[in-house]
Amino acid sequence: MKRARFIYNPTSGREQIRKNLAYVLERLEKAGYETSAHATTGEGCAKRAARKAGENGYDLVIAAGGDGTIFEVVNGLADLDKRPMLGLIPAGTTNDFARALHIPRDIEKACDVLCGDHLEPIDIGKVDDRYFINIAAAGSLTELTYEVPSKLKTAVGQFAYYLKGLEKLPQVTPKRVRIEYDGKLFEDEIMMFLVANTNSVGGFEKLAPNASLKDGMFDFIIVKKISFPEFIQIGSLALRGEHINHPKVMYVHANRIKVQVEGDMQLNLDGEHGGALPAEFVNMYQHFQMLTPSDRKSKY
Ligand SMILES: Nc1ncnc2c1ncn2[C@@H]1O[C@H](COP(=O)(O)OP(=O)(O)OP(=O)(O)O)[C@@H](O)[C@H]1O
Repeated sequence: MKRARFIYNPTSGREQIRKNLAYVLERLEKAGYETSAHATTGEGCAKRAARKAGENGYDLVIAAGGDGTIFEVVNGLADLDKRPMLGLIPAGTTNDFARALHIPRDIEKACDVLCGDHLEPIDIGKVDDRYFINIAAAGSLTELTYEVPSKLKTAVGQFAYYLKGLEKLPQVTPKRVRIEYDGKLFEDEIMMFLVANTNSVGGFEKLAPNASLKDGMFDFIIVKKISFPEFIQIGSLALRGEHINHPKVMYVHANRIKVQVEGDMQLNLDGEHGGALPAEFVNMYQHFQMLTPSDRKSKY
C-alpha cells in the first residue's frame, strides 16, 4: 500500500488546515494512501519531519501551509538519493509556489490534485548547502519580508508586504557586486538582485515572467543603481511584467550564478534569512516529482 505523510503548519495563513484536517485525511485514505499527519510546532519542524518521512520510505510527502512550510519540506528531502513525490495544500499568506503550479487554494480542489495521478518534474534552487523553491534575493528592499509581523500577515495578507515596502523605500542604498553567470561577468553597483525559479514571487505574478519550473534555468534579474523615482517606476512596471525592458534592469536566464559583494549584503531565501553573501546558486534540474493539476487552466 502507498504511504503518505501529511506535514501541516497549524498556524499558517488563516488556520484553515487545522479545521479541515479530518477531511484531508479521509480523502487521502480513499485515494489508497495509508496516511499519517504531523503538525509542525515551530522553526525547523517541517524540515525534520520531511527528512524522517523520506528516510522511512514514504511514497508521498505533502506540505500544507505557506511557502515557508514547503521550503522546509524541500530542504528536508532534497539531499536524499531516493526522494518521495511531493504534494501541496496552499494555506499561507502568499503561496507563490502553489500559484506558479496552479494548485488551487480551495482545500477540496487541492485534494483533487493530491488524489490524482498527474506528476510533473520540477526544478529547485541550491545555494551552498541549502535549497529554495521560489526565489533567492538580496539587496536592501528584499529585507522587508522579515519585518512583517506574523499577526499582521494573517490579518491583511499580502498588503502587509506592500505597506512595509513603501516605508522602507527611502533607506535603499546601492552595493558594488561582481557576478559570474554561465561563463559571463557583470560588475556594477546594484540595488538588488533576484534569482527566481518560479514566475510568481512575493505575490507579483509577473516578476520573472518567463520562468519555467522545469527547464533547469533561473530567471536572473538585477536592478542596477537607480533613483527614488526610477524605483517607483520599476515597481509599477513590475505589476505588468514590463520592468524587464527598463534600461536599469538586467534580465537573463542562467543555470549557475556566483555573487560577490563589497561590504555586507544579506541573502533572503524564499522569504527567510539566508545568511550573508558571497554565494553560488545552482539550478537543480527536475529534482522532484510533484503532484499538479492535469488541467493547467484550473484556478489557483
Ligand atoms: N506551530 C507553530 N507555531 C508557530 N509557528 C510555526 C508553527 N509551525 C511552523 N511555524 C513557523 O511558521 C513558518 C512558516 O509559515 P508558513 O509559510 O507555513 O505560513 P505563512 O507565514 O502564513 O505563509 P507565507 O510563508 O506564505 O507568508 C516557519 O517559520 C515556521 O517556523
